[in-house]
Amino acid sequence: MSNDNLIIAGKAYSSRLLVGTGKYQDFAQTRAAIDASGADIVTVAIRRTNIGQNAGEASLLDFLPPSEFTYLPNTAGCYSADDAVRTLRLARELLDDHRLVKLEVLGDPQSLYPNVVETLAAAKTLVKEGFEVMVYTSDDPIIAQQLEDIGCAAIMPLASLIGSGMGILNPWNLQLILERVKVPVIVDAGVGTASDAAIAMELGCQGVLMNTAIAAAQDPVLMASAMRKAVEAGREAYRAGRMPRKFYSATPSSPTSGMIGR
Ligand SMILES: CC(=O)[C@@H](O)[C@H](O)COP(=O)(O)O
Repeated sequence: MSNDNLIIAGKAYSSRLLVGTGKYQDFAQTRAAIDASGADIVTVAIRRTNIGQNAGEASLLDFLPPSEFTYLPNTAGCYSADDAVRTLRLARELLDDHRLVKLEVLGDPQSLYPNVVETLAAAKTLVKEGFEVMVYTSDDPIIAQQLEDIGCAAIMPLASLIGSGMGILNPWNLQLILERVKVPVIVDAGVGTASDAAIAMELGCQGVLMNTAIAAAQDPVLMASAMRKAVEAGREAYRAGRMPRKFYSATPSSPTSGMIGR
């Protein structure tokens, strides 16, 4: 592990790329792409993925053993706080008292935009019940702050709508969230290609969560590898500190002063 780990709820992860496990051709392709991504944390849609609740069917657990990956059960497909809380209680039972979860409460099936009122209500209940809640939300800095105040372990604002691949629509709002929130800020949803992930990291986000950009690429394994590098490059660029932007440069890139013979 490097000395620049992602810390969530007191645990260190070497990869800052978090990936979903849905939308692949089959579990074998899921595994190959996730290996190429280098991700430590993988999300699992509890209502859509067999993790042992459907006996006799292929289980994700066989392809991505929880001994190798940190599972992040999520509430994809939930439209109310009650539904989301129920789903994560089920995940806790299925996964041996697992506490680290991704909360997402959606507003409508067309946009999949987060319903922040229901999200806040669910977050309150889950935190009280001892869950470590990584929460998908809008890019509203005030809501992000409220979710942190409730006790969420990470704030995960969207870049753009889930599955849209539109990239970061409002970098300024992400900046406002980053200024206010102390827990990790992880961009979740809407990443389309590697440069989107690099921009999120260059802004100072602590990680990026994505699914469709990898699973819907023509070559998911190659895209997963590209995303891994983009997240690493973006993080290094952030840590290095970019040069200031100048409309004109008064200094040439190859100064001649000080050269031998001048
Ligand atoms: C994997 C997961 O948790 C999704 O709900 C997430 O929001 C991903 O969005 P994209 O598919 O747009 O990357």
